[in-house]
Amino acid sequence: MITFEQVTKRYADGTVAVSDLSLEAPTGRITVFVGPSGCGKTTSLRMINRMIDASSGRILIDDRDVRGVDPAELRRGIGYVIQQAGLFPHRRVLDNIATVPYLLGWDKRRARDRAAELMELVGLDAGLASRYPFQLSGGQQQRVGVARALAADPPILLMDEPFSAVDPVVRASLQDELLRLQEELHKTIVFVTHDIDEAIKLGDSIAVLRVGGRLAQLASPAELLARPADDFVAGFLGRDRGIRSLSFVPARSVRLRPVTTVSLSADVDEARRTARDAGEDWLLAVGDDGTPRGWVSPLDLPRAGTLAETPLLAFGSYDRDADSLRAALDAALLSPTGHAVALDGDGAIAGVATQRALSEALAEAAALTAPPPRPVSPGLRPDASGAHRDGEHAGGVREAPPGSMGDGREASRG
Ligand SMILES: Nc1ncnc2c1ncn2[C@@H]1O[C@H](COP(=O)(O)OP(=O)(O)OP(=O)(O)O)[C@@H](O)[C@H]1O
Repeated sequence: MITFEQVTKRYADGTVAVSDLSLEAPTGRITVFVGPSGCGKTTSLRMINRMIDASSGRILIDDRDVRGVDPAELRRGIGYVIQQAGLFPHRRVLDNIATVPYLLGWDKRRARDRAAELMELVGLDAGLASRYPFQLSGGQQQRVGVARALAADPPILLMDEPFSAVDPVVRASLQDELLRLQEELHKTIVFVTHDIDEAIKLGDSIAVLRVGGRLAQLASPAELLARPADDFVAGFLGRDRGIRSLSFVPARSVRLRPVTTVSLSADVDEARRTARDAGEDWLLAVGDDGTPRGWVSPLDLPRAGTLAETPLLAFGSYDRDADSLRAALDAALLSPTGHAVALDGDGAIAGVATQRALSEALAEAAALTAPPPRPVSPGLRPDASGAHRDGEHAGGVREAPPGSMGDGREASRG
């Protein structure tokens, strides 16, 4: 575990970059430092590996004060990834990745074998090994940066805005890769970003800092969205907090009902009969493998032909075990029936979530996350004009009782 104990950093010109910061970054977890520009994120990160020394307070790694450790030795156990990867331009990819093993005195063969293994781990094609960094895309360079940081298998990884310089699509895939890697490697990661969505996606816990390096809140993503400590945190989290919170509510809570299916190879008369016998307004057309292909309204079917020849209506589906309530809601919105098709882990149809079942699940989720009602004196009773419109975080949120919407981890990070 990495522990900050009342850490302050005052630069030579008097700038207080970090002020009395106390927090813990647990072992094997991703802790994200997030906050506006200049709030001291990078300074805080670099004090862990002693690129910057604290002016006062202590930083401990597993109870060992970093100031008592030789910086070179300290950094051997700490991988470091920065924006735009910071690769050595004159070294080929494989040698960039093998940098630390070379420094540790590994023989060339072993270091290169390790580098090749890491290229595979971070999803880099082996054919890129002999290229120079300028011959790679931004996303590939970042992967090399991550591989290089992992080369000596350090227990700690410090990542400073590592994915900021790439486009949103590449960025999302790098984030997914990091989460996949972390499931395998269980590193203690401290990750700096100014992007709250990235923090929510990646963090097991999130430290929101305000300018001056003061801790505004340390919480799990779900807790942060549900109960921001104050107006600064709420403002930093931005809009749609309620909807975003649903990413942390497992879709398992949604009641399912069976759905009447019809094969794509059925003809339209059979489909009409099936709907009539089942008393259904909608049928779900399925392929030979039983997977959903689209909704069918018996009233809109042509006179003749099979369903395979008939245009089907769009459907939305979600994984009932792995996805969140947000994903289930999204699936319902994508379908003209308003029903979300629930699939099990093998892609087989488990049932459908109707709008009613979804609204029941939403009500349950809201009961877990909503602040308690404030007693309102008769003279202050809010009127119908919306006196409480801005009451979203006017006192109530701060006073909310502890509670949990789930396990604090997004049900599905896809
Ligand atoms: N060497 C330095 N000397 C004086 N002030 C510094 C120095 N390095 C950083 N600062 C100041 O310390 C404060 C915190 O800087 P830091 O880089 O830690 O912030 P940050 O949150 O990482 O910012 P950004 O998101 O913009 O990268 C800023 O006001 C910055 O100007």
